[in-house]
Parts: sequence; C-alpha cells; structure tokens
Amino acid sequence: MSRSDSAQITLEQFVSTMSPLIDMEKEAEISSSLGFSSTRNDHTSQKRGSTILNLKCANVQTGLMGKALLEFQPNKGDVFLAHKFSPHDVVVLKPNKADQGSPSIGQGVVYRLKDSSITVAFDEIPEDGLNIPLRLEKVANEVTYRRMKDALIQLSKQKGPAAEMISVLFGEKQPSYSKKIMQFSPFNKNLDHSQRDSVSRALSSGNVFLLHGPPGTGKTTTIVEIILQEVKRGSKIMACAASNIAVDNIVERLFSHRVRLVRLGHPARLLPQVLESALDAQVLRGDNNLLANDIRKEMKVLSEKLLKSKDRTIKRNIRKELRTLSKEERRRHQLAVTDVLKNADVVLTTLTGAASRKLEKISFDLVIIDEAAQALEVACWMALLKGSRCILAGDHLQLPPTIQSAEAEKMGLGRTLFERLVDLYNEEIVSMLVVQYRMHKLIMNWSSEEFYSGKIQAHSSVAEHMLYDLENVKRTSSTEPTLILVDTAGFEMEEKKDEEDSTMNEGEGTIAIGHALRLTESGVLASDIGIITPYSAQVTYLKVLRGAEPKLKDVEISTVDGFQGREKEAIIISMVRSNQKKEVGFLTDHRRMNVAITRSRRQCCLVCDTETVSHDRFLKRLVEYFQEQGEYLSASEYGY
Ligand SMILES: Nc1ncnc2c1ncn2[C@@H]1O[C@H](COP(=O)(O)OP(=O)(O)OP(=O)(O)O)[C@@H](O)[C@H]1O
Repeated sequence: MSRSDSAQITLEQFVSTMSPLIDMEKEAEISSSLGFSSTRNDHTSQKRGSTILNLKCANVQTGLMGKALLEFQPNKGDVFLAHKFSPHDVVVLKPNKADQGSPSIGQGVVYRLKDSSITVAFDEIPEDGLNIPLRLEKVANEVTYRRMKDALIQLSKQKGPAAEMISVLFGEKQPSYSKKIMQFSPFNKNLDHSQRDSVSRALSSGNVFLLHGPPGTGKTTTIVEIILQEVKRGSKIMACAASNIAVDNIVERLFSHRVRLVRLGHPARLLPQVLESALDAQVLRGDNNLLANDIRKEMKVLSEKLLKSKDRTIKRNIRKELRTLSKEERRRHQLAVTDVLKNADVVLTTLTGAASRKLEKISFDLVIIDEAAQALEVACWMALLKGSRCILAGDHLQLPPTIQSAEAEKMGLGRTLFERLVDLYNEEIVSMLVVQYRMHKLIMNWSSEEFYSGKIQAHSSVAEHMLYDLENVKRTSSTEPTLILVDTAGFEMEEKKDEEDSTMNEGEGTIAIGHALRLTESGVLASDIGIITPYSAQVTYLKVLRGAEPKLKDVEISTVDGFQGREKEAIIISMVRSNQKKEVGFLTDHRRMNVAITRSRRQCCLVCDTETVSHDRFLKRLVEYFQEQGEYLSASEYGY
C-alpha cells in the first residue's frame, strides 16, 4: 500500500486488512518474547529470559486494594540472570520442577522488579505450594489482541456513539468545526500562543482534531488544559494513551484541579501516587460496595454452617441461599463500579483498558488519545468507538509503535491513525505546537529544520541554558560545548554482531563511557546523563562498562526507542555503525535520529564513524551540522 492509498483506505479495507495482521503480530509476540511454546526445555526458556527459575518466596504482604504482593528472590546467588521480565507483565507461578504445561499455583502481574527480587501482585494469596523452589513464567497478554479484534467487528458495524466520527476518519464525510474562534479563559495562565491557539481549535472541533506536539513543546500541558475546558462546559471525557505511564502522567497533572476523575487499570500497573484515583479504590469507598461487603460476610457465615451441617435438606437450602447471595453480591459490586464511572467527569485508562467490560454501557462526549502517533490504529479504535468526538495528540515525526512481526509491519499494521489523518486532512484539522521548553537552541535547530519546516522556537528559559549553569557543575572543556561530535573514522573501530545478531561497537562504548566520566568529574550528576544507542547489543555492552565505574551507577542507558518521551540534561549517542560497506541499517529511519537528538536539554554528544554514516545523505547533514555548530573531537582525545 502506498502512503496516499493507505490514507484513503475504506472502512471495509481497513477491517479486512487488519484482522489477519493482528493474528500475525500476536504470534510474533508469543514466539519472540516468550519463546516458550516452541521449546520444552526450562533452561532454554530461562536463557531466552521468559522464565526465572529456582525462586524462593521471601515475603507475602497484602496491599494495593486487597491484592496479595509476593516477593520472590533467587535461591542461588544474589541477582537474577538476564531476563525479559518487566513491570506490568502477566506471569504465572509454578513449582520449579513442574512440567511445562502443568497448572500454575497462581497468575499475577509484576509489580516491582529489582536486580535481586521480583514482586508479583496476585488477586489472592495462593493457598499452598509456596514453601518449595518456584519459577515464574511470562505469559502472552492475549487480552489486547482479543479486544482489538472485537473492536474491528464493532467498527465494521459503524453504529453507536462514534458512527459519524467513523465516517470522517475514513474520509467519507468532511470534518466539521465551528467557524467562530472559541474564546476561553485558561486555567493555566502560562500557556504560550500556540498552546492557546491549539486549545481554542480543539474546543471548536466537531468530530476530530489533531494536536501535533514536536519534542518538548508541552503536549501534555495542552491536553490538560483541553480536558479542563471541556469539563467546564459539561463534557464527559475519556483520556487514554497506549502506555500506563502516559496515562498516569495526565492523572497527576489533573490532581490539583477539582475534577472528578477515575483511573481504570490494574493497581499493580499504576504509579503509587495515582492509586487514590484508581477505580478499585473508589469502588471500595462506595455505598453499594458496603452492601456487597455485608453480603460477603453473610456468605462467610453460611459457608461455615454448610461445612458443619450434616442434614441434606439444610445443606441444600444453604447452597440455594448462597447462590442467591452471590448473585446479589456481584450485582452490588457491578453497581458500585458503574456508580463511580457514571459520576466521573474524566475516565483515564490505557487503550486496552478502554475496551474493558466495565465501560461496556458507558459512552463519552470526547475521547482524547495521547501518544497517538505511537499507538496502532486498531488499538486507538478500542477507545474511539466509545465517543462521538476525538482529539489525538502526538508527533508522527518521532518513532511509531514497535511491531514484532516484520511481515505485519510491511503490510501496514504500524501505520498510525495520527499519520493517516495528517495525510488525509492536513492543516484542516491539525494544529502544531511551536514553542519548546527542553532544548538549547543549537540542539533544537537541527531537528526544527529537518522535520518541522524550521517553525520551532526555543523558549527563552531554555534557549541558551548550558550544562555549567547547573548547580555545582564546573565550566570545563567537557561541559562548555552544547554539541560535541566524537569522530571514530580511521580508528578501526569496526562494528560487530552479538549472539542475537544485534550490532555493537566496543570502541564507541568506551568513548561514550569516557565522556560520561568526564562530565561527572566536572560535577554533572550521573542521573542527569543518558547514553542512548539504536542497538540493543550496544545497550548491553554499555551496561557492562558502566558496571565497572561506580560513579556512573545512575547514568541511564537505553535504546533510542526505549527513551522516547524522556529527557536528560546531557545525552550521549553511540551510533554504532562502522563498516567498509558503509551500511547504516535502521539509522536511515530519520525519525529515530530525531528522537535521539531531541532527548537532550543542555548537551548532546554524538559518537560515530563519520565516514560510514555520511554515506546516508540525511545523516551526512547531521554530521555536518555538528561539525559546524559544535565541538569536533577525534577518538584520540579519548585515549585512542
Ligand atoms: N507554556 C509553558 N510555559 C512554561 N513551561 C511549559 C509550558 N508548556 C510546557 N512547559 C514545560 O515543558 C515541559 C514539557 O511539557 P509537557 O510535559 O507538557 O510536554 P509533553 O508533551 O509531556 O512532552 P513532549 O513535548 O516531549 O511530548 C514541562 O516541563 C512543562 O512544564
């Protein structure tokens, strides 16, 4: 599908194309991240990181609205071997020696993860089996895939609150908006002109509006203002994002305003500071839940009676009564949930959560999706179907969602709704924020010229801020430049492949760590430094090097993709590619470099082989920009 074709896609084409792609993606996720179904060997799956073997249960607590929090530690050694578990993953607990397909002791959600312990939230404390060696297995989260397919079925019916909006989003009807400029009195008096203008246009939009937020331009600040203005005029809103952290970010910013909000989601997936707003917490406080509690108590008494009783007729009657009570308890609980959701002005949830049964009978005047350029279009539909208007916020010039299946990606799964709508309607429904609050102007200018037609301006509070303006940072040759290019060309620092075929570059790793050390010696806090690189093998290698430098413990090391949405005072980028053939692999995805460079607030240090990367015209311009505007150093200055 060409770009313009896919922008013009009909509803029918979209549904029939996406349905098999969702299956492909699901299969790819299961086999890549779990690697479990294809292997019957525990140690292979431990090696692939999908299982953590030989654990002991070190602590059991209740918390998080009645969940059981179990902490596991390795039986042997102090730290876990490398694994692929992350907070929020769904896991099952089994005896260490159990067969692969054997039943689990319990299923839960990873709540906390450290080098030497993992805490999992279970609905209930597993009854027994905790005193033996245990293992945790990651399981595929199939709920999202099922819900996306359900959303496609719903979408194809073109009914419900979103019926008209669907026609607009598939180009069958023109977007509507009010012609008169919507005046409003801002809650946030600091909004800049483009933020105000965007809020005003959002308020006058009839069915769809896109908020284009380049790096650091205050997209979330603007979304929060839109939410407050919409609540003021009586709208019921659902605010979503693909990730939990982005949703919590909005929740936190709404706290200081008197908005009736509820955060839907598993408590183990929410930031501790938003737990009070969680649906579960509010349900616990509701009247219907108090009644449900009384019923639960009554059921407990009856169950004990049932155990003691020998008389068949009495037993039959008790069972009957228990069934009636259990039905009533469920009804009361459901009512308690509905009460909370109905009374809220703003419901906040992930896109997957938007398709939860709890929201089945509830619709919204407005659905807002943050990070929309990083979400699959099918995922967005899980939320969009519940509203009659939508506002999507994002930046299609940064990285799109990660797709596991290369084939599904090729066939269009990764094409986002945000990008499709930009192509379909252009400026008519898009407003771009143009003042940024993160980067020194030299860092910003390259990105602004390459990606945003030179329209971005640096706010005066950041335009000239320097690393040495930070408290306790000395002005040295390392902290003085805003842009640094460390050129490794001619130093024979060839890239190589690791076991999993990811690329790495040891020489670049040493230089990046060397520069981080110089910065800390000048007084920059390690936690203010980030080292990012496109390749996961390089991340692993850099972490090994960091391990040998206690001063750098708090330096964050990540792939570029993993760092999207984040920022640091100083960013060091290791580009990795260095080869005779001058291949630059996926560095050619320009959006990846846009994300990489724009993570830095006061200094950006680029470590690369200029001969290799300059083979790509876009990267050549980047290198030239750094040479002209920054400090050019050769690898020899870092001991080579
Ligand atoms: N009008 C403003 N005046 C002063 N500071 C602002 C303004 N708008 C945003 N900021 C600041 O800019 C930073 C980024 O804003 P915000 O968190 O809203 O953006 P974001 O959309 O989450 O991030 P990004 O733009 O990188 O996607 C924050 O520190 C915020 O306080």
